[in-house]
Amino acid sequence: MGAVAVSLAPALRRDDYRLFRRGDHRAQPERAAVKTNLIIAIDGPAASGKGTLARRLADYYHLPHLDTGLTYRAVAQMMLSKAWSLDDDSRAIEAAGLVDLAALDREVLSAHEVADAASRVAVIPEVRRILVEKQREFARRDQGAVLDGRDIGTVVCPQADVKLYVTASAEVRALRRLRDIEGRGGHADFSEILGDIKKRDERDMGRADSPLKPAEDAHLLDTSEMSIEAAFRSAKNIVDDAMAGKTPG
Ligand SMILES: Nc1ncnc2c1ncn2[C@@H]1O[C@H](COP(=O)(O)OP(=O)(O)OP(=O)(O)O)[C@@H](O)[C@H]1O
Ligand SMILES: Nc1ccn([C@@H]2O[C@H](COP(=O)(O)O)[C@@H](O)[C@H]2O)c(=O)n1
Repeated sequence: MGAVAVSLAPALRRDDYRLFRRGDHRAQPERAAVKTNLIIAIDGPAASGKGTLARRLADYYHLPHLDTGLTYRAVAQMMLSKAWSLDDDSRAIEAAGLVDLAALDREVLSAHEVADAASRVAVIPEVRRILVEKQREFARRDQGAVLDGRDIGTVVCPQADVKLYVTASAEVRALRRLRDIEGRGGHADFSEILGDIKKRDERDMGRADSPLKPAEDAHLLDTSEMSIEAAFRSAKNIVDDAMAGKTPG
């Protein structure tokens, strides 16, 4: 399969996206069905590569992308910058109400302490309710969307066309994070990063409201031994197969 879809799809505008069928070697993709509201939900633990994959898929299918982790990070960052206690639920709820999806700054929000604080405010049900509503609004766009996070397939977009659960061993994720930091000229300790990743996994998987877990109909993608390119190819095949399954006739 693949050759036709791989070579033609990147040249298509999102609005022109047509479904491909396995083994279709004609020069043009099928025109039987047009999908204008494709929703791809990607979940997984910290540093599993879900954001990287989400951005690649969004680019490939010409879809807008939302990294929902940034919304929780924005709440945390606001709390930290105002020196509000992370245990103050009403302040966190106030901060959640102020989150503007159009103003999320990945650079500012990428700090390590923000990630940890984000996972703390993410346990507050009212914070989640407010942010989930904003995330759903993003997903309601006519052209569809790719969203990545922890509860996209289970809570935010249970109706998503394709759900991926991206994972990798904690050690591999810690190593990727370490390389990330070193690549930006920073220094970090592998065992500290590993400890932080495990702590965050525990908090995200163990919370009562919307814990991180694969949706029942999610496709599991363990990228521990996959390159970014291989992970993208696997994910793209899953999406194309899911789309082909929806082709009428
Ligand atoms: N399959 C892969 N092989 C090697 N490195 C990868 C792979 N996927 C992602 N990476 C790298 O791992 C790091 C973490 O990836 P990414 O930021 O996409 O993870 P994430 O799951 O979105 O993390 P977070 O939950 O913290 O936002 C990045 O440096 C990215 O380039
Ligand atoms: N849908 C989501 C997304 C994120 N969180 C929480 O935010 C933390 C930071 O997320 P990153 O993806 O940027 O690492 C994360 O550890 C979760 O606690 C969430 O609960 N739901």
